Amino acid sequence: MNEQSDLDLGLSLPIMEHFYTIQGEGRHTGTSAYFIRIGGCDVGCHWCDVKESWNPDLHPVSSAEEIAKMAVKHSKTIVLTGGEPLMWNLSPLTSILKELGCTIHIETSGAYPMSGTIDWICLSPKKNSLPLKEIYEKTHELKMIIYNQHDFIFAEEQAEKVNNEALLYLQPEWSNREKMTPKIIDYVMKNPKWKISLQTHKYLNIP
Ligand SMILES: C[S@@+](CC[C@H](N)C(=O)[O-])C[C@H]1O[C@@H](n2cnc3c(N)ncnc32)[C@H](O)[C@@H]1O
Ligand SMILES: Nc1nc2[nH]cc(C(=O)O)c2c(=O)[nH]1
Ligand code: SF4
Ligand SMILES: [Mg+2]
Repeated sequence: MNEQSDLDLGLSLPIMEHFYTIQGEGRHTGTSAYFIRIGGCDVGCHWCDVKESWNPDLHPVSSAEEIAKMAVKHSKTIVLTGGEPLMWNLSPLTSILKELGCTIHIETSGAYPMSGTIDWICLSPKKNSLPLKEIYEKTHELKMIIYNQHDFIFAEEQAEKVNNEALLYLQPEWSNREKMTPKIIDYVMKNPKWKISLQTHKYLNIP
């Protein structure tokens, strides 16, 4: 089979980078995990901290089996991120990872259909390209990025859509953190259903 059909089937994926680190954000902050960053995203957040991931053609293609075998050498907790990982069919990769005994987390905007077997869904909705309806029911944590004042309104709108069990996080957009972090602290104290999430890996200078 050719490379394009393997990509279409999710038998291979464009991998921007993969690394063993500590989850820096959200509910699993502080937990060691192997990150697989899949290239390709067309959501276009102006403050995205991995714009290099956007063009999938710039990233080498690896087979799902190769990626999975390499990842489990380091950790049984895997974080799939990107780019937008749901642009790809994640069934082959996640089924191999599950056979190898892994717990699989995903970081997603929810703008593309769910695929694969995922144990923990971190949904981070974007105004440019709203999540598809199906993901709100399945979300474990909602992580809203706060860049400006209007983002608090958007966060509340998205919180209305997720299931009642979902944990709710507000995370300062990194370049505007000095301005927005105090506002988030104030907001969380007034609205205790929310928690603050910081990009702790950036403070720790780790990947
Ligand atoms: C780079 S994205 C990749 C996964 C997916 N495309 C998404 O946006 O959820 C990983 C996480 O980083 C967040 N993020 C991206 N740029 C950020 C920034 N400048 N400041 C804070 N969080 C950011 C995203 O909202 C998402 O929760
Ligand atoms: N340490 C660490 N934690 C993270 N949590 C989400 C990340 C991501 O870019 O998806 C990320 C990341 O890039 N590094
Ligand atoms: S959806 Fe995620 S990867 Fe895509 S531009 Fe936005 S933050 Fe970056
Ligand atoms: Mg990141």
